[in-house]
This record gives sequence, C-alpha cells and structure tokens, in this order.
Amino acid sequence: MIVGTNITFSYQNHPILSGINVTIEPGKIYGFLGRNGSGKTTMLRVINGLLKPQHGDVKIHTDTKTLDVHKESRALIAKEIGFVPQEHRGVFPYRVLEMVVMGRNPHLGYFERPKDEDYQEAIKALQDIGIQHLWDKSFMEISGGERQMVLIARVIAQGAKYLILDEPTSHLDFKNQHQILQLVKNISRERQVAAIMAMHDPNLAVCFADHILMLKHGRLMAEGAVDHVMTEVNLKQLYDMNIDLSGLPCGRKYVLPAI
Ligand SMILES: Nc1ncnc2c1ncn2[C@@H]1O[C@H](COP(=O)(O)OP(=O)(O)OP(=O)(O)O)[C@@H](O)[C@H]1O
Repeated sequence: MIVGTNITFSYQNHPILSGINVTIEPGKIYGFLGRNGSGKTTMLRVINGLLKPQHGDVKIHTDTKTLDVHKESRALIAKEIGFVPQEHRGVFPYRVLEMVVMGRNPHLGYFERPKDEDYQEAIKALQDIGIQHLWDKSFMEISGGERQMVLIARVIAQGAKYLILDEPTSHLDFKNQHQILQLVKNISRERQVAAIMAMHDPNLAVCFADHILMLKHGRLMAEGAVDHVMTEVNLKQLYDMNIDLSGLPCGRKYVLPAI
C-alpha cells in the first residue's frame, strides 16, 4: 500500500496542501475531487514523487520492502507507480506503438532495447483500449483524446501496481470516458492494481471510484467510501454551489450509460 503522512506542500511561499494523510490500498479506485486550483494535480505529483513536500512523506509498502518515493530512484519508483499527466502534447514524432512500448522501460536494463514480449504487452494494451488501429501513426498527428488513450495504454503496458491518472477522461468522448474508466476498474479488480485519479465529473466518480477524497483549501475536506462521502452537504461545500442529487438543475434527467 501507499501511505502519505502529513503531506504539506507550498509553491514558493504559496501553501497548496496542508497536513494531508492518505492511504492507498491495492485493488481500489481513488477519486480526488475539488475545484480548479484546489491542489489535485499537486497531490498526485507528490504521491508519485515528482514534487517533494516541505513536510511529511510518501512511502510504498511492498511485501518485501518499504520505499520512500522522494528518496529512491525514479526508475525504481516507476516499477511501482505509473503516471498519466494532465497535459500531453507531442514533442517528438514517435509512433504510437513506440510511445506505448516506452512504458516497459522500467523493466529494461540501461542499454537494453524492448524485446518481443515488451511489444506484445504494448500491443495488448492498445487492443484493451481499442486503439490498435493507431499503432503506426505519429503521436503528434493524432487527436487530444487519442493521445490521452495512448498514454493510458502506455501506463497499462508499464504493469505498475499503482496507476496515477490526472483527469484521465478530460479529452474523451462520452463512450470512451466510460469505456476507459471501466477498463481501469477491470484492471484494478483483476490485477489488484490501485488507481488514483483526479476527476472533475462527480457522476463518473460515483460510477467508478471506491473511495473519494475531497480537497478544499489545501485540506482533505472529506474522504471515505463513495456512498458515505458523496452527499449533498459535502458536494455543496466542496463546489460552493447548490447541489440536487436527484436530477439536473433544469429539471431534466441525467444521461447515464447502461453499463
Ligand atoms: N508550478 C507551479 N508554480 C506555482 N504555482 C503553481 C504551480 N502549479 C500549480 N500552481 C498553483 O497551485 C494551485 C494548485 O494547482 P493544481 O494544479 O494542483 O490544482 P488542480 O486542483 O489540479 O486544478 P485543476 O482542476 O484546474 O487542474 C493553483 O493555485 C495553481 O495556480
């Protein structure tokens, strides 16, 4: 499991996270909710070890060892944690298959090139996501939503025990949003992988998360099982708006997929 203790983080002198404790257990899906600028991305980057908190720490407890994400090498952490960032513009004209096979890098030696089985993992991940037809395209010449799916395929090929996904559905169409989150849920259940996601749509969080963490003013305003935490009172406080859990404000009904 991952345990974050007393995480306190500031950019320059601007406090963003204050005394946050989190426990991430294998096989569960965690959804961070909060308004723009509430610190979700910062929190995910601290958990992944990309940002070092001024106070507190984040440790990964495996069966055999305990790793401090801010002290171990990035290569070692990448064996445990896969990360899909929010922004993903193409910089180099890699082919999609090459991008996905890069997910296997933590499993290769320094000068080792990907082997057949690494390519098989990458192709399987592309198939699981349903974008195998893109394999030969340049990453710079596909749409934003397609890029998002390629990076999710890459993190799946990485085979880490913890997946951190920063707004994984922000560029996806209605069907792909549900398809990708369902795939993450299946992987989580089948392989006992934990997924930790920043999410903006509370309806998707209700459908796919097991555990909700609500961030407000740098603190965990509420956290716990979905049924326990996704209440009108909490959502109203989180988003500073009136919430009616029974329907849309215009009186019409939600459009929900039949899963
Ligand atoms: N590199 C940075 N330097 C200084 N301040 C930053 C930096 N990155 C983010 N911030 C600030 O930190 C705060 C939290 O940002 P963060 O990206 O973690 O929020 P978020 O909840 O993920 O927002 P959103 O929902 O809009 O993606 C914001 O006020 C933001 O302006």
